[in-house]
Amino acid sequence: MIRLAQVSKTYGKGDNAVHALRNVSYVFPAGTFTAVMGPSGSGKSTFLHCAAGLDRPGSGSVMLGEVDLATLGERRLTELRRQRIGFVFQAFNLIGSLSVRDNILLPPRLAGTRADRAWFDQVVAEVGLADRLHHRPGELSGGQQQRVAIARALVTRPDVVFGDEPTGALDTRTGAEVLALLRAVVDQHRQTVIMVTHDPVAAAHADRVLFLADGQLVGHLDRPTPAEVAARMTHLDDRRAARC
Ligand SMILES: Nc1ncnc2c1ncn2[C@@H]1O[C@H](COP(=O)(O)OP(=O)(O)OP(=O)(O)O)[C@@H](O)[C@H]1O
Repeated sequence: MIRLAQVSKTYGKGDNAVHALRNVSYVFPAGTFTAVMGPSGSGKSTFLHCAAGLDRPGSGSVMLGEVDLATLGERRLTELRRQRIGFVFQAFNLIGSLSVRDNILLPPRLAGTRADRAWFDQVVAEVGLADRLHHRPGELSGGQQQRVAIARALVTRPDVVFGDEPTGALDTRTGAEVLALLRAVVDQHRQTVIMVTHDPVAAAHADRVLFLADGQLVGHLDRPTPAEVAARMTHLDDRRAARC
């Protein structure tokens, strides 16, 4: 479980201050799939980075289970991220000179731990990469590369997997496959997935869609259709346009 309490984050000072997050509180229950949406500049990346311990809030607290991330120094925070959090980025972020196998095994290697062999085999089979382990990322399609990134995110059995536009670089069909895989990870392994996306179709794979506007949580939809998500986004964009 991840709990954000009264999280605020301001960039810059004085007249240049940008309040990227304003008193955001939210609890992500374990074993759920959450999408985060909002207009450009509404604070989605800042929210994701604070929740994932990649960035520190200006005020408020982020708890991962019983651990308050604010109490950790940089080294302990890095260790915790390596062991308990998985990341999937839009740009895959694989290492081109390493094989698929070595890319997937990078997090435990960096953490100085050994991957559980049976779990590694299971994850590789589930993402459909068993016959690609000795290839380099450059020899794979975009969808296959993202599946490598998902396997890498899962190999340490993290508490939570964060996705930053994980289908942003993929075509519709390949993106749908990757989303189905994330959905299966939640349903079969009770994994927690939190994903920022601009795409209502992607968001509709989640159990809940959170909406951010001007650094605040302004609502949510449970198990929505893509049309319902798109309608809510249009409403938020209209509201912003009306204020400008
Ligand atoms: N390092 C930074 N320095 C100054 N301002 C920043 C910084 N990072 C983000 N901001 C500002 O904070 C606000 C929220 O940014 P954030 O990237 O979290 O929004 P977002 O919803 O992810 O946007 P997008 O959908 O365009 O990626 C924006 O106004 C942005 O310009």
